[in-house]
Amino acid sequence: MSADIIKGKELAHKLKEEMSKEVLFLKEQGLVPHLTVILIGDNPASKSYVNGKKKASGETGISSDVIEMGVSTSEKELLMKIQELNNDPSVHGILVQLPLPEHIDEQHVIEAISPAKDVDGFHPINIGRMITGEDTFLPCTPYGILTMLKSYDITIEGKHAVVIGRSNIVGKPIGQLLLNENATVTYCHSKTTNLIDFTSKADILIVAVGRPNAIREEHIKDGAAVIDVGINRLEDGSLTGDVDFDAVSEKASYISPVPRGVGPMTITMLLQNTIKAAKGLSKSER
Ligand SMILES: Nc1nc(=O)c2c([nH]1)NC[C@@H]1CN(c3ccc(C(=O)N[C@@H](CCC(=O)O)C(=O)O)cc3)C=[N+]21
Repeated sequence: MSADIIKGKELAHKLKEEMSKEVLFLKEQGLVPHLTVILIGDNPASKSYVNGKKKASGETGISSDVIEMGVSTSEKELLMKIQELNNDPSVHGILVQLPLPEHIDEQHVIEAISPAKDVDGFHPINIGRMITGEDTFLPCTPYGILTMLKSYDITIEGKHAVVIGRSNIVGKPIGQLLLNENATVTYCHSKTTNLIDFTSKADILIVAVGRPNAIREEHIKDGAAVIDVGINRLEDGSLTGDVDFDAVSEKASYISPVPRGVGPMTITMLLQNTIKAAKGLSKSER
C-alpha cells in the first residue's frame, strides 16, 4: 500500500482563500481583524516563524504588526506591554512568540493575555473551555491537525488515537480534541516503556517527539493515519519530521509530510482564531 499524503500546505491555501473572502466582508462592515505578535530577542527560528505569520496574515487581508523587544526585556515590561494591548480595542489577537528567555516566566505571560484575545489558545481559561467542549480558541497546532483529519474524511469516532508527546501546546491538547471527537486516546511520552506496543495499535498516530526517524515502519499499524508534528532542522539546513516518511508511507493509509504538513496549518488556524477574536465570538471576558 502507498499512503495518501495529507497536503497541509494545499489545504492551508484553500482555507486562506476562504478566509480572505470573509475578511473582505468584515472590512466592508468597518472591522479590520488585527493580530499583534510580540517577539522577544533574536532567535533565528522564532524570527522565521514570525515572518511566516506576518506573510500569511497579509495574504488573507488580516492586518498585523510585530513588536520586537530586546532579549533583556524584563517580565514586568512585557506584562505591561500585554496590558496595553489588552486595553487596545483595535487589537483583536495577541501572540507572544515562544520560547521566551529564561528570566521570563512563560506561564505568567500566558495568563496575562486577555482570554478574549488569546489566539494561541494557551490561557488556562481557554484550555478549560476546550476540555469541556465549549466554543473557544483552540490551540493552533492541534486545531490544524483536527482540520486535516476532517478534511481528508478520516474517521475519528471509535478509533484508537495514540499521541506521542505531552507538551502543553501539542500533545496534551490534541489528545483532548480527539477525545472530544469520540476517539479512544492513549498518551505516550519519553517515560513510556515498549512504545511499539501502543503505536502498533494506533488507527491514528500523532507524533510530536522532536527527533528525526523516531517513528519507523515497525511502529505502524497497517492502514493507520500518521500525523507528523516534528520540526527538526538538519545540518544541511533542510527540515524534517519525526517519522521515517518513505518507509511509513508503504504501511500507512494517510501520512502528513514535513515540511508542507502541520506547519502551514498551524499558521492558518492562527488566522482563523484572529478572525474569531475580531468577531468577538469567544465567550471570554473582555
Ligand atoms: N506563541 C507561539 N505560538 C505558536 O504557534 C508557535 C510558537 N509560539 N513558537 C514556535 C512554534 C512553531 N510554530 C510553527 C509554525 C509554522 C511552521 C511552518 O509553517 N513550517 C513550514 C516550514 C517553514 C520553514 O521552512 O521554516 C512547514 O512545515 O512546511 C512551523 C512551526 C509555531 N509556533
